[in-house]
Amino acid sequence: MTLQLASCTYTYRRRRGPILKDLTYRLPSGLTVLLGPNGAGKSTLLKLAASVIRPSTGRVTLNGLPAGTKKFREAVAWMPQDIVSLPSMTSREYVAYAGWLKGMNRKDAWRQARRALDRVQLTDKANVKSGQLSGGQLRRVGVAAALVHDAQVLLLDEPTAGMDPHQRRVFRDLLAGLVIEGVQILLSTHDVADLAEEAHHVTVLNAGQILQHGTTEDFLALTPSGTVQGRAAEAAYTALLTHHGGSGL
Ligand SMILES: Nc1ncnc2c1ncn2[C@@H]1O[C@H](COP(=O)(O)OP(=O)(O)OP(=O)(O)O)[C@@H](O)[C@H]1O
Repeated sequence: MTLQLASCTYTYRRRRGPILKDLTYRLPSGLTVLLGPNGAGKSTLLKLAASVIRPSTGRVTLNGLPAGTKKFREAVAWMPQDIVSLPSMTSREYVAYAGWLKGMNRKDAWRQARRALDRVQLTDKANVKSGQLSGGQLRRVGVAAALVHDAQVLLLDEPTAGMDPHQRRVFRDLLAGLVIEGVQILLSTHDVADLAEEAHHVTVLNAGQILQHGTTEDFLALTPSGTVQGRAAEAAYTALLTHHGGSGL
């Protein structure tokens, strides 16, 4: 799958300047981590890639198909930063509802919801009301909702925010399993140390422009010499932003 943004500019209404400026980006295979300071435009990039918003100028395509088409929407799933909580729905109802919103019929949505919950290892929570889940479990339900229609590209906006270390581990294993199944993932995070080292690619956005995009090895090569072991990703990120006048961590 080739998800591509070509020369995309995006300006929010009632804002003077564009948030993303003439941005060209092609999502690599595997897991890509999207880093950048607050307000860099990460969520905006993910929303554009998900076809939730349209670029002011430029094009978003998947294998050459324009964003917004049925095929595009079936193949690409987006999980927003703030998952809508529907507390009175069970996890399975929640996921099935997401499938139905994506155009599946009720029967398929209901059947696929169980499969999606299996994939995120929440089978035992299928009949639990989503309002009774922990934040981390709710995010996994969010991923199941994104997977219910067998999306091949997953766009996750800060999915690990607020997770405890164990939930993070479970979540990382989940993502690794999806990558093995061939799902392409773009994930924004502020947890540089937590994820950058197991991603295949790292993209760093600053002030609406791509500062760095390449393999994780390319990214870690930016680590200043003398960095304490285990702090390489954080140090590389800080060095990159400091060099470009960004606001850092
Ligand atoms: N609906 C909106 N209307 C106007 N401005 C917006 C809107 N949404 C976001 N912005 C602005 O666009 C800029 C980029 O926001 P965005 O959410 O894409 O950044 P981000 O990198 O995801 O930030 P964070 O790490 O804080 O989540 C910010 O300055 C933000 O205030």
